Amino acid sequence: MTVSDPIVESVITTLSRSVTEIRQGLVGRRGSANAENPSGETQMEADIWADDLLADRLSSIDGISQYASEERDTVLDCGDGDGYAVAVDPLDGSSNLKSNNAMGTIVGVYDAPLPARGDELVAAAYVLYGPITTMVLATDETVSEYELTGGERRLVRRNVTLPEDPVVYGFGGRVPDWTDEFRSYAREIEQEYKLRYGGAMIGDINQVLTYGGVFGYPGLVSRPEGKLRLQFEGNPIGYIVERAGGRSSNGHQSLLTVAPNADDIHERTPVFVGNDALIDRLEAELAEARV
Ligand SMILES: O=P(O)(O)OC[C@H]1O[C@](O)(COP(=O)(O)O)[C@@H](O)[C@@H]1O
Ligand SMILES: [Mg+2]
Ligand SMILES: [Mg+2]
Repeated sequence: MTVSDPIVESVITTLSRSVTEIRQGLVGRRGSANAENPSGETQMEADIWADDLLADRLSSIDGISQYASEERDTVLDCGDGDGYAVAVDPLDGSSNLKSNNAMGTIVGVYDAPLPARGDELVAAAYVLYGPITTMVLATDETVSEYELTGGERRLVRRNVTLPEDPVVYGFGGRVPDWTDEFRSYAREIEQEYKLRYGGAMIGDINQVLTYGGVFGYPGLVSRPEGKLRLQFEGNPIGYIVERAGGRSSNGHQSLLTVAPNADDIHERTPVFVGNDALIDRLEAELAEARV
């Protein structure tokens, strides 16, 4: 099933055709690159390699004016005037390379220069390198799931929506570093749902999208802004989950309504996504704690 917007279709086709190579390219690139990304995190060889591959291919698509990724300090000007901008997390969960656990790739397509508000997204997709390589794609039309093999994508689910009844939860960060108000919410959720936390956001998000529930990487006592990045992780995943009938939040409002810091494309944000009732409840409890 192709996407009606030809530029988005080109991005998604290019991503689908690159995924087999990325997955195979992880072999032999599991070590540290002895370098840091702009967020100050150690880069794995595969982070840099996947970013170079995607930058090269996505930036050459007609209609793409900017390429940015969590691995690059600055935004790459791709020409094409005021075309779409792509924001990429080339390998999400790269700390799972060493332990050979699930990882992902995240792509957001914004109809605005970066950094942009999440509601400027026209499409967002994530690839999950699991037992099967799959892709979830959200546009303003629908959310679809594909299996990716041999460079092609095969539609396996259309009109993906979050199941009504939540089943799983996953919260990042260390418990002693959670704020009291978040810990109180987490303790309630732990009594009601099953823990599914794998250390790669995309693997955990796919659990929530498949079974229903909530994923969060909260603001921490030591780092109130949390760990995940608004442009490359929060916005695209928030867009996908909201298009699938759920909600996203930074603890106070939809991630897609957060005005980005124009001077910091790598700004971090607390990220919560999942069934709307669970996100509404979190926002209410955090608001009550502030009174
Ligand atoms: O190791 P922690 O603190 O649980 O953090 C895990 C989180 O960090 C991340 O790995 C950050 O993403 P990157 O690997 O792309 O930097 C998320 O995928 C995941 O949700
Ligand atoms: Mg990531
Ligand atoms: Mg990453």
